[in-house]
Amino acid sequence: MSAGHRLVLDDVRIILQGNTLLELDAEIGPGEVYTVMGPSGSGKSTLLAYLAGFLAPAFQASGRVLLDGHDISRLPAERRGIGLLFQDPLLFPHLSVAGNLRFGMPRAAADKAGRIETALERVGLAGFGQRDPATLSGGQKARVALMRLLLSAPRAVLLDEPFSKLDRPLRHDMRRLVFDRLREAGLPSLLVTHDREDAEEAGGRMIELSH
Ligand SMILES: Nc1ncnc2c1ncn2[C@@H]1O[C@H](COP(=O)(O)OP(=O)(O)OP(=O)(O)O)[C@@H](O)[C@H]1O
Repeated sequence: MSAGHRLVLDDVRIILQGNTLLELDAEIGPGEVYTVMGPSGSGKSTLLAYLAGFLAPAFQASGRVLLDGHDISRLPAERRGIGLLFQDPLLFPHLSVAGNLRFGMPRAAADKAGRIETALERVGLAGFGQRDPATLSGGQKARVALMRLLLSAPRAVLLDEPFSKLDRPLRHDMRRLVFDRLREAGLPSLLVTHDREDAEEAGGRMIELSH
């Protein structure tokens, strides 16, 4: 298990057409899930895009984003070490479940096949490696997406409404699974959601963006 990572948003400000859309200072410790709520248009998706390195050219940003003390705010997206989990699991349809999990694993990772099998066992999908993702239920796809994220060895995670497509009982189980795994991996995470129960279950700090 890793010792954990730390994500710091230091005086981050995002500007759209000369107006400040949002300002944020936050320090997210190892395993903490920090929740961002706020009305439609308040800038939640924009904040995630900024942190991931996909900010649209219409915006300007200032401030620093420190991951384990290094400013990543000017690095290209693929070098930031940030993993993403969306409401749609977005599994690659042309790859098996194992192929999806292998994708994005660090090239040098030892015993890929063994780690994939262990990952599947941990989410109750032992033996599912050769399955076509199209044959999985919504909850099974979500669990594969979670393990694909973790196997890619991120140092921080962004969650964009990750449970909103799941029905209620499944939503409850997935929340617990996701938050437990992120905590266990010592990953600082930023969760965008409209659901107060998500925020409560996340157990970390919460902020509300306003217009
Ligand atoms: N590519 C873009 N170019 C110009 N303006 C944009 C662009 N993307 C978003 N905006 C504007 O930036 C503001 C913030 O949008 P954003 O999508 O971040 O809000 P949000 O809080 O995620 O909303 P929702 O909850 O509806 O997803 C909105 O006023 C939106 O119209």
